[in-house]
Amino acid sequence: MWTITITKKRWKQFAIGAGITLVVIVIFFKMLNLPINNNINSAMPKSRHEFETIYERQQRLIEEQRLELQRTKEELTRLQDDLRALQSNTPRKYPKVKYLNYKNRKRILITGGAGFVGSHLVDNLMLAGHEVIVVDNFFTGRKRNVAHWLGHENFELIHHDIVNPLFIEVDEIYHLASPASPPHYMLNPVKTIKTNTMGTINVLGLAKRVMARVLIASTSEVYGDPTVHPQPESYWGHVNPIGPRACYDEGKRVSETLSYAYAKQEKVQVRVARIFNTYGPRMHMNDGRVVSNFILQALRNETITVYGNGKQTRSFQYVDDLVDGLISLMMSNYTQPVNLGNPVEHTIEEFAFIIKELVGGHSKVERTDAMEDDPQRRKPDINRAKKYLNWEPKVPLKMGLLRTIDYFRKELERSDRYAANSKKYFESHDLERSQKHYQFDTDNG
Ligand SMILES: O=c1ccn([C@@H]2O[C@H](COP(=O)(O)OP(=O)(O)O[C@H]3OC[C@@H](O)[C@H](O)[C@H]3O)[C@@H](O)[C@H]2O)c(=O)[nH]1
Repeated sequence: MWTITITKKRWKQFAIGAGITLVVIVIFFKMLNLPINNNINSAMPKSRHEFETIYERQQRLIEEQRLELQRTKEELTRLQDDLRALQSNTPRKYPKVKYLNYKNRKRILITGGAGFVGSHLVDNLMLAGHEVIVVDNFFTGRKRNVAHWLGHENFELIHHDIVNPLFIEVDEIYHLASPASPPHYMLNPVKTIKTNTMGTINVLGLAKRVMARVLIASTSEVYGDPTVHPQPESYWGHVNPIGPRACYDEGKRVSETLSYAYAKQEKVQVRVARIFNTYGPRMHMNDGRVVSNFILQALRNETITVYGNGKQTRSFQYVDDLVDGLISLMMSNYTQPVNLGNPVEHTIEEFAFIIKELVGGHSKVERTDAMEDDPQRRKPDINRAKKYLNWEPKVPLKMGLLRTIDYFRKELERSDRYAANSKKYFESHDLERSQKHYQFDTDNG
């Protein structure tokens, strides 16, 4: 009895197994689109001709599917374009700006407003409820820095080079236009001098015509390689007038001279900020200054390059502190130059290790050739700013650096993503299409 039970069970298992196998075979042939008869042998091609017919049918099917996929891709691209167009027509969401009545709301021009410092100043003044007009030639500035305000009723962006005159109505002008990073300003020294001389004359001329108050962004570089330490505003500086940095140093010195000449002769209200080394988000990846170089090198695990023996010093302020200082100076009645900087001083070598530690990774710190005429010690005396503006920097170095590292980490991810997407795009057959369009356009002149 027991034996019979086992046999029955086995028989049942065999039947189920056979059933499943049959179903699998049927599905397989269905997938191949072959005729299925009860007799499996009849599904097999019987002749070479029949085999070729089946093969051709399969090829047609594959081709149809490829075309379908291409159509779907095209449809997706079209939908993406539609979405983009819709987004550009839909009112955008802006950061909430304060309401200022007509009496308190000012029209403020910021030359170089799409740059690193300028764009932070734009944010601050926009949020405070003012009307802001940015003028930039986009040599080092980027539309992306102010893109979040495009279309806002209080905001205007003008692509203009300030070496050419500008005729607009404004109440205040922050004149920030000029490359500020040594490799950038040395790239085209003549242009740097023109921007800081002719550009400043145009700005002061505009200020005179419309009776606007103007703040000139000068620099710690007017002290050159200082022989007085720390540097008070009363120090006249130690500048090589024909060295590689002269286009900037002397350019800014003339800019200051012009400001006080216009103040004396034309009664223009001028404010002069001597800006010390500043860092923060929105610095360009190719800025070339020490903060961006060191952070990017550390994030990429590359060698951190210290120019010279690394014993030269700098004092670094976070961009938010600078912007507060600039606005306080513009609002004050104080007319003499004011240093805006953080007096905490570090050697560049120390600074390299601070960044290495904050970023992590396994970069080495190495010394390379020194920069010609590199100022050896720099630290602002900020007593004037404390006394007349009630201003001093608030953001500690580590906090500011962590924010900046976070920004550069995202910038790196963004540029990697961009490179990968662009590679994918140009490898796809869309390239053929865009080339055809291009061909078509050029064929038509
Ligand atoms: O990769 C680098 C870059 C820079 N450095 C050194 O780091 C120090 C700072 O150099 P930066 O290029 O950041 O800036 P600098 O202090 O020379 O000039 C700056 O001064 C104040 C501002 O007005 C300007 O933004 C800029 O001119 C220099 O001693 C430079 O030689 C490095 O050791 N390695």
